[in-house]
Amino acid sequence: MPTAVLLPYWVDGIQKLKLAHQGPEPPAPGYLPPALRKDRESHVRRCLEQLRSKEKNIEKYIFLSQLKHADEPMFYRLCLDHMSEITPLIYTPTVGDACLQFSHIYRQAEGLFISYEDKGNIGSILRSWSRKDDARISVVTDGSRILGLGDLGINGMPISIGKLSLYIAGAGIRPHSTIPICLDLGTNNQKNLDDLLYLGLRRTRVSNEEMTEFMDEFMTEMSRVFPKLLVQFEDFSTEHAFTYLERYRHQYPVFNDDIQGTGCVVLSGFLNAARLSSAASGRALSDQRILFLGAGSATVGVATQLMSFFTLQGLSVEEARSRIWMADSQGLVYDARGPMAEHKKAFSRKDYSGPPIKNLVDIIKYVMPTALLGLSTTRGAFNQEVIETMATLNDRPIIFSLSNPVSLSECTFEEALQWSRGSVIFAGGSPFPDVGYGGVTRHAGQGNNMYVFPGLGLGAILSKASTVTDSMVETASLALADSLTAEEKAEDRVYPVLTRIRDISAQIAAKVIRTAQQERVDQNVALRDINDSELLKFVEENMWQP
Ligand SMILES: NC(=O)C1=CN([C@@H]2O[C@H](COP(=O)(O)OP(=O)(O)OC[C@H]3O[C@@H](n4cnc5c(N)ncnc54)[C@H](OP(=O)(O)O)[C@@H]3O)[C@@H](O)[C@H]2O)C=CC1
Ligand SMILES: CC(=O)C(=O)O
Ligand SMILES: [Mg+2]
Repeated sequence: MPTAVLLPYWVDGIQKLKLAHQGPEPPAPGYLPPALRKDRESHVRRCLEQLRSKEKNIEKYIFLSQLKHADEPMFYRLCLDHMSEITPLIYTPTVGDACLQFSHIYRQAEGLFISYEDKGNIGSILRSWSRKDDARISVVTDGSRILGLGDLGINGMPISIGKLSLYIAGAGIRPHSTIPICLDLGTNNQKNLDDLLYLGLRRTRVSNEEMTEFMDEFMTEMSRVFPKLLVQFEDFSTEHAFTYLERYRHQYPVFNDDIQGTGCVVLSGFLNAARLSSAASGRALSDQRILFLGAGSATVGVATQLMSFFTLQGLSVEEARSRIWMADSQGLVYDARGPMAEHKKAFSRKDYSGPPIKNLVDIIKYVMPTALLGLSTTRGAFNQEVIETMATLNDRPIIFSLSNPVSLSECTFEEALQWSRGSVIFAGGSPFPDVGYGGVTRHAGQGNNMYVFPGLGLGAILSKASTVTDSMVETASLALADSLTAEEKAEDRVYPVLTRIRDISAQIAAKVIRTAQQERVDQNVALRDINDSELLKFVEENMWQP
């Protein structure tokens, strides 16, 4: 079966991409073995068998990458039909290993690499992309904070590729509308610099001023070359994540997945978890006390989203803020502790001025949280004592271990269940297997922004939104929270089952479009005149099917 692929070629030393067909032009039946000419279904089984024959997940990742290049519809067919099996292989946790090993397992061109040496010439690199008119969504990373793995430099490219595969599988974005981009602004990771096979620039990261000049040129050229493009910033280091979101969000359709996407997905899971915990304690939602371990970009994104939600419920900004505490690598974050990074200041406590509280159990005893959310990149931070303390304070403690990949999660689902004697309401950033406890199968929710960015992106693209507003992000969160079925609620789930992602993305997209209309950032004004069921149908009909 022929497939369109992008092949690299070079003009005057500049890499360009051309659309080529892999394999013969149709019909050319002679190129296909007889059984395959009539029966494509058996080939699904063949591909699955080959996939499952690989022992290591990284081998499965490589197999799937090559399948995507050779036979894209088959790759997405597998993704859709075997979502729970494939997602952890193309996304977290395996994508973490793929990033760590990218320069060693690299086989073929995919996506665009734009390096600091291209400064002054970024437009011509972008114009070399052969499907300019089709471009609708790009995931852009600079590789500086890949998952919790730190600065991986150009090895961060698989994150952009993996996120876009989920846009395609999860929301039916057309494959040729996506552009994975990795910016190479150097790396401060000595391991990369010492690695003879490292594929990026062999230099340390450029200064902030140099980076901002580069980013300004990049964003200007992106909007010129791809006027219909939505940009998702991914895995930029903390300060840059905030800086560039703020710098461009009012000018271009752009959002930051780690700040806004994570805020959106965690608010959603938290609302469902709070409903379950209040069934046991009778505690009102507005009386929840939330402690974060980690005070970086993801935590601030979630805290901001929670605050905004609490104010919609009638709390004042100060009352909403008072429900939130943060602890970082130095312990409880509070003003009297001394100077701190700008992004922490809004949530730094003003009502404590004693000596630093560094130990997490001591912080818990001081804060008395109902919910403990981990975005700290610290495996084992939620140890037995931490979870037992949470379980002593709460009939049903909410514990979300959200750091990625699994090797960095604060605790596993099984640990949380055992140490809380089954009372925990749990979500992880990466997938955790079901656990049998007390004769019942318990399911871990996956509190990962992959539940929302496909639908949010699809809604922004179909409404032709000129910017992505806070209300559009909040709408996506509430739509996800509302999407649980009666059966999922009965099973204590805080997120829907992953196999429903397409339905969920359609619902999220339709609601995001309505919000874009209310905020008058939609440029596809024809959609204003159709009713809700017609809008949902329009969204579903626009989803690409493999
Ligand atoms: N589930 C999901 O959807 C998402 C998960 N994540 C995950 O969240 C994690 C954090 O991401 P992000 O916020 O962007 O990263 P940042 O680098 O911005 O923040 C990391 C935070 O963790 C803190 N930290 C590090 N070590 C410890 C420790 N031992 N004890 C307490 N705090 C510690 C740091 O403290 P300090 O400030 O003192 O340095 C910092 O505040 C990553 O693993 C990432 O993969 C991110 C986005 C989405
Ligand atoms: C999920 C995600 O975006 C992260 O871990 O960075
Ligand atoms: Mg991320």
